[in-house]
Amino acid sequence: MGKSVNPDLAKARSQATFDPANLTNYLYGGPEKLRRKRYLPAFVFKELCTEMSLTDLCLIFLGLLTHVSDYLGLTLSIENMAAKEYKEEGFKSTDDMSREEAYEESMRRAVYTNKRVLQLNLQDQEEQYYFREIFVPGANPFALHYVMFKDAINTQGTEDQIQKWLPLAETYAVTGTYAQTELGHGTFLRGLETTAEYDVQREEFILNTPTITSSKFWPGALGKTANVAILNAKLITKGRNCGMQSFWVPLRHLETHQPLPGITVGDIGPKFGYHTSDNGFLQLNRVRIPRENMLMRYSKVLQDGTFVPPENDRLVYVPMTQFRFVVIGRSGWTLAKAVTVATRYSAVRRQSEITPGGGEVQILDFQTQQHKLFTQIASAYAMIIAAKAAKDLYDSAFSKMEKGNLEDLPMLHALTSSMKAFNTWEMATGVEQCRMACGGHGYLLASGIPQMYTDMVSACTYEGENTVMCLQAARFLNKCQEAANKGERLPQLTRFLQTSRLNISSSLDQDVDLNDIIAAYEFRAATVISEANARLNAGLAMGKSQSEAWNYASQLLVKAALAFSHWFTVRALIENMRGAGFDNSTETLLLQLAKLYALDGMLRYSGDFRKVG
Ligand SMILES: CCCCC/C=C/C(=O)SCCNC(=O)CCNC(=O)[C@H](O)C(C)(C)COP(=O)(O)OP(=O)(O)OC[C@H]1O[C@@H](n2cnc3c(N)ncnc32)[C@H](O)[C@@H]1OP(=O)(O)O
Ligand SMILES: Cc1cc2nc3c(=O)[nH]c(=O)nc-3n(C[C@H](O)[C@H](O)[C@H](O)COP(=O)(O)OP(=O)(O)OC[C@H]3O[C@@H](n4cnc5c(N)ncnc54)[C@H](O)[C@@H]3O)c2cc1C
Repeated sequence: MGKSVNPDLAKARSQATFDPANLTNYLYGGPEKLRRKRYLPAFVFKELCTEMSLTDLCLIFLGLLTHVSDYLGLTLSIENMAAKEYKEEGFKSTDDMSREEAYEESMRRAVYTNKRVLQLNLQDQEEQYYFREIFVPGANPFALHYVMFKDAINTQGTEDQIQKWLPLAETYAVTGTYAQTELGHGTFLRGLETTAEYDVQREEFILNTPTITSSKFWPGALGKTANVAILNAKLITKGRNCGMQSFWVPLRHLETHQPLPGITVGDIGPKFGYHTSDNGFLQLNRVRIPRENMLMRYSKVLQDGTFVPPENDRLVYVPMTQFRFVVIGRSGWTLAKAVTVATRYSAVRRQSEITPGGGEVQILDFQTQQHKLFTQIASAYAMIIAAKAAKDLYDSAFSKMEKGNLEDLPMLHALTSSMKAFNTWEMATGVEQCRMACGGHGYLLASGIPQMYTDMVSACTYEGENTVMCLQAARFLNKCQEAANKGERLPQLTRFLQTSRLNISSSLDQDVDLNDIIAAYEFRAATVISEANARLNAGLAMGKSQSEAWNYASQLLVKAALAFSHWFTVRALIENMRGAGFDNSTETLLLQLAKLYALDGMLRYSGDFRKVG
């Protein structure tokens, strides 16, 4: 029996001038991917919430037969076991729970989904994410295990180490975290104090957190869940500091889950959000690990303690760069969820009159409400599509890096840093706007929006604090500007610094031309980057040192990175909307949405755009 849909919502949907299925397929990467995305949770919900009748099972298996290779391993006894396991307990909201209870409930669900992912043999990372997100909607205690822990093994480990450790992670024989941040340092990695001193006699590293500020602090899953860490520490061998390296460090006994000798570990306490993630602290008191536990894909320590440096000492940062891409995409999807809730609510909420005596209207009829929501719908599309465009660039650069060609690493670092800052800040503002658009009911946890905000807003901090990430991107942009000033050849992504001109053909009384919009954002970015460079050089001309001049220009440098990201996003949105092969009505609508996004951006940053004419 289908659920009855609110008549106002049904009416609003019936007025669509396009087929939503076209858009949904596009956003999820095609009908097949969408089908699987919808199938997996439905499949498991079926086993959770209803008696598995034979007919049901046949239908499910008939449906699944199209993926027979994926599911044949499934056996009925597993279904019954899983259904039994959940039927009694079912799903409980964590909103009314204590932190301990909420963590336990999330852990219960996460362990369940981990088992099911293995039983269903779900290999695709995206499908795994969809599947888990349904069952563990908040912060998943295994989040670090799924992404950064496994990514660090894959990108920093040798082939032998990957062969040895990855199967342990894939089968949950170990549960991992990525422990880098310390109480005293999160941003400034060269300031990390944890040491890994090589003992050549015993061919071991001695790990130590010598001061209270060197305690590892913040890593997810460190508080309770993880029994192994990929831990970043300052390598000292033959009396020399060889910089930050990564190590496989057992933390807790695999059977008893008790901390191992020399390990003091625990939870850092309540947070603004992420209540079901056990972020923790770790102190190491001269803990010994074998030499083989250093991840040696790029840098090595030989038996005699000789340090073999990496070809590029930034390669140890690759796990962060990789996860920044994940954050860029998730920001768009988080805003998409929030604006979906707010838009549906605005279709069913009737409040106040437009025409006196005309009766209360759907709040979606107020232009102010439309502005609040439509700009966020446009922003969600822009962020999701820009994230896809950035990922395409990443994939092509990463495949070159895997063959040893590191030329794109600086561009990749700049793109991930600036887009991670831009998307998370835009998402934070947008989700909060959606919450407020729902009035008091948006302030209820039951609306779902507050948790989206309190969980995801931390992405403005983790994986590189946003301001710092903008300054990192500005290093690259400023270098490109200097090269442009000398007429040198630039990387493809920043060639606009040399070519951008303001020859806008649109006039204010015409419908604006999309190419003019891209040109305007390109020219604005080029102008802001050039201004930041000029401010830096003015600082130098005043006799400031390079670092003092950098600090003197830093506000403009941050702006330059954000203007660059804004241009990248607008260009990706328009070019992808034009090239996606939609039917006319859908394409017309999407290009309208792209214009709304771009023109709203010009209004919000009208100072920049007025200044560049
Ligand atoms: C489900 C979600 C759970 C949440 C999970 C969260 C996990 C975490 O938060 S993990 C911890 C994340 N921490 C960070 O991101 C730390 C941020 N800080 C840094 O990355 C670095 O300290 C720095 C980049 C801000 C500064 O590093 P530093 O060594 O001081 O480098 P310089 O600024 O002097 O630049 C040197 C040179 O290296 C280039 N570079 C820096 N980082 C990278 C990188 N990741 N990839 C490639 N290249 C990098 C930088 O561009 C400079 O190059 P040049 O300009 O050519 O000199
Ligand atoms: C929910 C959450 C989960 C996390 N999970 C993990 C994890 O799993 N593993 C892990 O290792 N870490 C984790 N972290 C830690 C996170 O990576 C750090 O908090 C982050 O890198 C910022 O560092 P910090 O906290 O030291 O802030 P700081 O760098 O001290 O920032 C404080 C202020 O100083 C400013 N600032 C700092 N440096 C500069 C500069 N050079 N120029 C201008 N301004 C500057 C910043 O802009 C900011 O305004 C997590 C954090 C959170 C909130």
